[in-house]
Amino acid sequence: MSAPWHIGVIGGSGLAAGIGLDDAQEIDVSSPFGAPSAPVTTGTLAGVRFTFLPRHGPGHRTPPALVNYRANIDVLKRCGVTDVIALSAIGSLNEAMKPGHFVAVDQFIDRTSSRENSFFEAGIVAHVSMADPVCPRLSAGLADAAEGEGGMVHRSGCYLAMEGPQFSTRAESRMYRTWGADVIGMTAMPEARLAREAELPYGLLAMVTDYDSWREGEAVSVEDVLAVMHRNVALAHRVVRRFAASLPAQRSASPIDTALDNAVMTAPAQRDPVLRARLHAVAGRVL
Ligand SMILES: CSC[C@H]1O[C@H](OP(=O)(O)O)[C@H](O)[C@@H]1O
Ligand SMILES: Nc1ncnc2[nH]cnc12
Repeated sequence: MSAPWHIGVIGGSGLAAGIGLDDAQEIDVSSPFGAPSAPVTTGTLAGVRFTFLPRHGPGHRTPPALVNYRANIDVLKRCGVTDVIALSAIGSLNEAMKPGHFVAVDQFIDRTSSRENSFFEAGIVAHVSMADPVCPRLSAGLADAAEGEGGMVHRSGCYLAMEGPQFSTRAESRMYRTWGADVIGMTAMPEARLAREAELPYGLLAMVTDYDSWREGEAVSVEDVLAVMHRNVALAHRVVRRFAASLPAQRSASPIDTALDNAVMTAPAQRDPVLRARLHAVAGRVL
C-alpha cells in the first residue's frame, strides 16, 4: 500500500535551530512517556511533510543520557511521521573516516547503561528484531543526497553508542576499534531501538567531527566538534532538502512498518490495560 511520506528529523549537536523547513509551524505535543526534548516544528521541504525535533532541546540543554528518547519517538509517531532520519555528530575510530566526512551508519554496538531503552515494560512484553537496525532505503537516500551535495560519504559504518557525557579514555577508544566499531557517539541508542519498536524506519546520517582519542597526542574536545558542525550546518540543510526532493511521490510499504507483528509475547487477556493505553500511539496497531 502506498501513502504520503512524512519524515521526522531528529537534529543533534549543532543542529538545534532547525533544518530550514518551509511553512514552519511550532507545535507542543505531549506524550505519556513524559516531556520530549522540545516542541516539534512541522513544515515542508520540496513538497514533502517534515517534522523536526532538536534532540538536546533548544540551546542544547539536555545531556545525552537525559534525553527522553521514548517521548521523542512517541511524539513523532503521534505527529503521523512515517520514517525517521537522525542527524548526529560522531567521533571517528577509523582512519579512513575523516573529520568532515558523512557516515550512513548501518550497525550499532550499544554501551549505554542508564537509559529507558524500551516502550515495553512489565505488563506487556515484546521483542523486535534489531539485526538490521537501520532502514536501507533511508540510508541509501541520505547517502545519495550527501554525495549529491559534494560530501564525502561512507555508506556503511558501525556506531558505538557510549554513555558519556565524558569522552572516552584512550584505552576505551582503542578497545572499541578492536571490536569493529567505526564511529562513536552518545545518542543513537536507545533512539534506534525505540524507533524500531514504534515501527518507524530509522536512518542515521552522521558527520565525523573528530578522531576521538585513540590517536597518540590527539584528544577530542567540544570545540573541535562544534567547529566542524558549525562549518557544515548549511550543508546539512541542503542534504536534507535534496533527500526530500529525491523521494518518490508516494511511499511504498517498508517491512519495518510491521516490525511488531509476532513480537508481543503477552497473551491479550493478560496485557496491562494502563500500559496498553500508554502504548497506544507506538504500538496500538498490534495491541
Ligand atoms: C558536542 S560533542 C558530544 C555530543 O555530540 C553528539 O550528539 P548528537 O548525536 O546529538 O549530535 C554526541 O552523541 C554527544 O551527545
Ligand atoms: N569523539 C566523540 N565521542 C562521543 N561522541 C562524540 N560526538 C562527536 N564526537 C564524539
